Amino acid sequence: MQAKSYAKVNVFLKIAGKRDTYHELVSRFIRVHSLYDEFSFVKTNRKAFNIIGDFGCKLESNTVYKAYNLIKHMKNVEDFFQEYSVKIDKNIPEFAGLGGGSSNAATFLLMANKYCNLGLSKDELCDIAVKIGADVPFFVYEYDSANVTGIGEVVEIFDEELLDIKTITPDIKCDTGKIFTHFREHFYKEICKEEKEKLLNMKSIDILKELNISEANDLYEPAIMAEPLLEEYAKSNWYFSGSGSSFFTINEEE
Ligand SMILES: C[C@@](CO)(OP(=O)(O)O)[C@H](O)COP(=O)(O)OP(=O)(O)OC[C@H]1O[C@@H](n2ccc(N)nc2=O)[C@H](O)[C@@H]1O
Ligand SMILES: Nc1ncnc2c1ncn2[C@@H]1O[C@H](COP(=O)(O)OP(=O)(O)O)[C@@H](O)[C@H]1O
Repeated sequence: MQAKSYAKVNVFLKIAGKRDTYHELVSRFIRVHSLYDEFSFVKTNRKAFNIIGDFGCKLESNTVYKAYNLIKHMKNVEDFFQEYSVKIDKNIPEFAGLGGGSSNAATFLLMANKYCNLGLSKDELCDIAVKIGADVPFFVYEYDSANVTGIGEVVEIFDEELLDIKTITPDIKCDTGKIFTHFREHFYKEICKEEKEKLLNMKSIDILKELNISEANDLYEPAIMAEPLLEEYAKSNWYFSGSGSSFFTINEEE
């Protein structure tokens, strides 16, 4: 009972409008095949739900615990997790814009669905996923590349070749809420319909050839305002993922 829980990067991330205290996104998410947490269910008979691993948060805040609470009333889930613990060997840095916590929640839902025979469809899992976090639905669908809109709940597969992504994560923690506040107060703009249609239909590789780091991600400049030291990492042909702090580039074959 093992699985890989992959990281993601946002090839582009544009804001389309406001929804209550949140912002609607238009984004291309791609999975990073070279960066993943190793996930397994291991027999421990702890008699209580338990996660083994190193996290920067308490059990109650763990996305996997939140996912468990949403499904524990189903079938044999509670009994199963008295017998088995969730073990996560973390490789994806936290607070990094790589979606590690979201990916873990999705992997947990997918594995629980399989090993507890819950019989939930992807759409049913997605209904649970949105309650945990904005990026969880993307990981539930297990697409290598997808257009993601709304707050993150609309996920449409994008058919393209897999890119070889390299990431670096400065030792700077980016607070997503603070970065959105800077965006709203100092940089607010909305993507126009034509630009949205154009980006959603372009291959990731072409988007990255056409746009620079600021053009590709509306949260980059607000992130620099919040964490000025980030700018030292902004090299040519490197891009910014989510609300940071990770940068990424593509290893292109010659
Ligand atoms: C913007 C993305 C793109 O991938 O950034 P990363 O987390 O990957 O860096 C995500 O959708 C982030 O989603 P997530 O990380 O779940 O955000 P949350 O913790 O729910 O949000 C923290 C705070 O950021 C603001 N927020 C978040 C998402 C959003 N679409 N609009 C917002 O305005 C809200 O003020 C919210 O209270
Ligand atoms: N299973 C988990 N793995 C990593 N971070 C988690 C997890 N559960 C909760 N978190 C918390 O989620 C926040 C960061 O989320 P994460 O998805 O790792 O990064 P980001 O949102 O920057 O992409 C941190 O507050 C972290 O402590």
